[in-house]
Amino acid sequence: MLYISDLFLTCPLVEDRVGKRVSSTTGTDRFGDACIAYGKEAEKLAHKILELIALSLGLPAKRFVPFFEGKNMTFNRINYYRPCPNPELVLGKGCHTDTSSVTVVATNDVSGLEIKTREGTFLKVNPLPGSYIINLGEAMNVWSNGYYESSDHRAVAPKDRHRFSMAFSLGPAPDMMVEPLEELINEDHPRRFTGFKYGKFWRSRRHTSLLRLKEQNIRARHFKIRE
Ligand SMILES: O=C(O)CCC(=O)C(=O)O
Ligand SMILES: [Fe+2]
Repeated sequence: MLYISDLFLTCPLVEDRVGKRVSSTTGTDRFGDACIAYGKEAEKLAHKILELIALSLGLPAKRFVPFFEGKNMTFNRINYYRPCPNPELVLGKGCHTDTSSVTVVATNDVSGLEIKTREGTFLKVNPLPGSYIINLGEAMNVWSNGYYESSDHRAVAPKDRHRFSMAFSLGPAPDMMVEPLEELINEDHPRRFTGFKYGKFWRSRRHTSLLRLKEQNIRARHFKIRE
């Protein structure tokens, strides 16, 4: 299978988040500034979603906030998929899960994102004007002690139009241990995962993405405690 997502750009976000500003990959300063401005707003939305998730789990709304204070691995990625006359022969982006807590995805009006169901089929996610698509990542799978799952998804190639997407991924600090929250562990719902260091997990995953392996080398489920 050939993969054709071409432009894979990590945009500057909030300065000095991971110790540097990655403006060298982004061309003009105006573009960089727009990315930073967008990132700040997307970050607010991501935190709002984390609040709703916390409340849905019976936790205080701000329960996830401390995980993102100071240095963290939040970034914004722009994907570009060029039109392809035979989209069925190629894939834009292979099936994967995000490592993040939540990812806020914005796209132009061309569809392409597909979510994998439990049965293994793919459902098309049609872009709605003025809306965002939210993907849950592996960190949320573990923090929620399995109450929330991370979604497997892929992007298929467009046939006759250009497609852009922007994935804002909210991740904790690299040296943070991601483990199930104590409040979500009890006799009826025992601890489901051991845990992992977020930075190490992210780096291992990055190698897979680059090699475009069929099966991701590292997943939260590899840290599952056998029942
Ligand atoms: O292009 C899309 O809609 C999805 C991109 C994506 O899944 C990602 O960048 O992690
Ligand atoms: Fe993704």
